[in-house]
Amino acid sequence: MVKVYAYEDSDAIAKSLAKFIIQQQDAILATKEQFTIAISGGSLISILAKGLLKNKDIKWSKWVIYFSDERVVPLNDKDSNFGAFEKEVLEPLAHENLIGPTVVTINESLVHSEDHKTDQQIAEEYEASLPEHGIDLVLLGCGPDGHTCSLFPGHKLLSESSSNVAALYDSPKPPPRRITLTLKYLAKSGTICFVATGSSKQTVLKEIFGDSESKLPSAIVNGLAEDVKGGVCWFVDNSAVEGVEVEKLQY
Ligand SMILES: O=C(O)[C@H](O)[C@@H](O)[C@H](O)[C@H](O)COP(=O)(O)O
Repeated sequence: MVKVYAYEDSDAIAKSLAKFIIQQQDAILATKEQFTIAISGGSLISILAKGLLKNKDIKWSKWVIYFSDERVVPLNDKDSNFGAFEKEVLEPLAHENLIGPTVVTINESLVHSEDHKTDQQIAEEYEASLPEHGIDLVLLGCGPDGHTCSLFPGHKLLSESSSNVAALYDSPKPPPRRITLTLKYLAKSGTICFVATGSSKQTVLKEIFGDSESKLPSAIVNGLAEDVKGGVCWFVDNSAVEGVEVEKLQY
């Protein structure tokens, strides 16, 4: 079953999501040395910054951070997911005077080529750096069109069945060149957690939770709940789920 945790605003989500992440981290670190986590772009990053910075329970030095998707741009570009994460989380964290996480980025030396083969190489190299058996906790966003990672409605990458990471050159959300985890690899995740806020998500969430036949990428990921050991859950604000028929829980 896909669980939906609903809150008044982003501050409340940030606090509860941090509690959820710490619980996942502690459960994993009780069994192995490192906690692997994937982060998406968009609004998620500021919610993470709010909940994780200055939080004494985060064992940053044991974290290995990947990106659920990344835009093929230099790492300091305004469109880079790593760049946004660096600005909002890693730089402030550096002032906290502790050992930081390991962060796995795309190979920046390849982003200037316009050759599709090079993007393919970026995807292959990123795939080679991923844990073979899946990432412990994958944090996802959901676009108003139902996309997640850089998996867009109706896109051919939804049926990619051989790679764990794929390149695309035609993302409808700019910038067009991106790499993304595939559904095949997402299915190996320890736990998947979506974060979605704001009224622009209402319509799509109605379909995702109301239409069991939906082919939207986020709905397909909900359908992985059976494969994913720790399940799939959502952290949302009340305005994203207004009028959506779901049981609203609190974590
Ligand atoms: O890099 C990206 O574009 C993302 O990873 C993308 O999948 C994002 O998570 C959604 O578009 C939701 O973004 P918002 O939360 O900002 O709406």
